[in-house]
Amino acid sequence: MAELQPEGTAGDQKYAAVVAAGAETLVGLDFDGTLSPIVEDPAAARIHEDAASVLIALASRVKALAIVTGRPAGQVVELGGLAAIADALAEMGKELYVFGQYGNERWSGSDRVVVGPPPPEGLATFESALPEVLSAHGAQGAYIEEKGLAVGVHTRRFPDPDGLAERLLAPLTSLAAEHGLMIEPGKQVIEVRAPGMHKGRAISTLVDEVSPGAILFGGDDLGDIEAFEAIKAWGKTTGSPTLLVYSHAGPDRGPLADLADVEVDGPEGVLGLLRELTRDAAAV
Ligand SMILES: O=P(O)(O)OC[C@H]1O[C@H](O[C@H]2O[C@H](CO)[C@@H](O)[C@H](O)[C@H]2O)[C@H](O)[C@@H](O)[C@@H]1O
Repeated sequence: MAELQPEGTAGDQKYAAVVAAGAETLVGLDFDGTLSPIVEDPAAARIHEDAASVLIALASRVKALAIVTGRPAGQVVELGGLAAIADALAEMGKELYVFGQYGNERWSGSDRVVVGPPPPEGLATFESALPEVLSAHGAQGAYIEEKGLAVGVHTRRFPDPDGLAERLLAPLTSLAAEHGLMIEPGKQVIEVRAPGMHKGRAISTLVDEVSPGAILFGGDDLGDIEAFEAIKAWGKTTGSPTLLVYSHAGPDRGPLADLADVEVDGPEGVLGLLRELTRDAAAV
């Protein structure tokens, strides 16, 4: 645990309890910033080159793996090479779950089809009105990520991406509300999507289906807060071990850090922790 916190901290104790739960543990992971290093072009993001081998080895020691992401489920299966990982897990009788678009879409190693709702009413009219609002706030030409059920307005390519994202928050919140939608702020992106779903609900669904004895979840951004909160609440209610891992990349520590039990250095750190868990669980 050298990368984490000094020996004997609450984080170490929580890690040890998850190790002891071993084969009953559900491991949930976010994609961007947690398994995939942050890059300027969202379409250029790829899962870390060591992720497949680490996840496959880990699967032999835990109950199930899940990727819970804001990305469309089909896209993350592609960018993550998740079908091949699911194949390897199936050979050991383990399931890979994918929850995309903050829980609105599902895919699994068993089903291999993306199941999700149609685009929300209001998304098309929101998009028609969007360019005028962007121009009015100096964000004309912002990269718009079309996600099917949502759109992402990315500010990473502007000179002051964080400042611009902050200035766009209020006008995009208002415009989204006018069209029955909500915003989901992230790292130099403001996503606009339907209300009613978040990663915490996806976790509750997973818990109902998997009945884990422990949960480890790793995330890096604001969209992971509800997952962290749902897992904390589940741990408190059931008395089961939980470990919340903050994948820290970039100069700032976001609010997720305050909810986390341990903090690691981006996808490299996440994979390092999962390697340790695999090794330590084997010794139990
Ligand atoms: O829930 P996640 O798996 O973390 O996905 C959240 C959003 O991540 C993506 O955007 C972020 O990563 C991009 C690639 O590294 C980066 O360019 C961008 O600035 C980040 O905000 C993705 O584009 C979104 O669709 C996801 O919802």
